[in-house]
Amino acid sequence: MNIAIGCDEAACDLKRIVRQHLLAQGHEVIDFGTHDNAPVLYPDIAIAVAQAIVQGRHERGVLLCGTGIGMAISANKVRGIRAAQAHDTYSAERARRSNDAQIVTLGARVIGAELAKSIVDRFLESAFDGGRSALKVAAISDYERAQAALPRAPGA
Ligand SMILES: O=C(CO)[C@H](O)[C@H](O)COP(=O)(O)O
Repeated sequence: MNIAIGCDEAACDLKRIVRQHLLAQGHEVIDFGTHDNAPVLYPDIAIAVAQAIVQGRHERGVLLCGTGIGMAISANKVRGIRAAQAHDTYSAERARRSNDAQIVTLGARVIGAELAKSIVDRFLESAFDGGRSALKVAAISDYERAQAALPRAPGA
């Protein structure tokens, strides 16, 4: 699979471990940074990865920050992206099967490396169920399309 990965400075070490894990499995991994402890704005990384995915350049994304929350919030601002923070394997699986999420986000200050690897594995090996879930995911897309057609709200 072709996977985009990105992190902020809080999660560089965990990103390196997850990236190596994915490469060892034969995945193609494109690294959007950051690469060291110098502070960055996590939305810059999240949005770059999310845009690359909606443009069809990568099949899945893995985003890491301190909690996984900022990365999820930011990535979900990109129209068409469903990013899910998951800190357990069941949620990672449901993020794919129920929500058709393209991106999983992880918190390097919340979970350890072994759990992170298991979460990413489960996310990547799970497929969208469609069926009853498709209607719900379509409702999210419908809302996004309707919002895009509206004039921008003051201050937004
Ligand atoms: O976890 C994060 C965002 O969700 C980031 O890693 C970040 O370090 C949080 O930093 P701050 O508290 O300074 O906004």
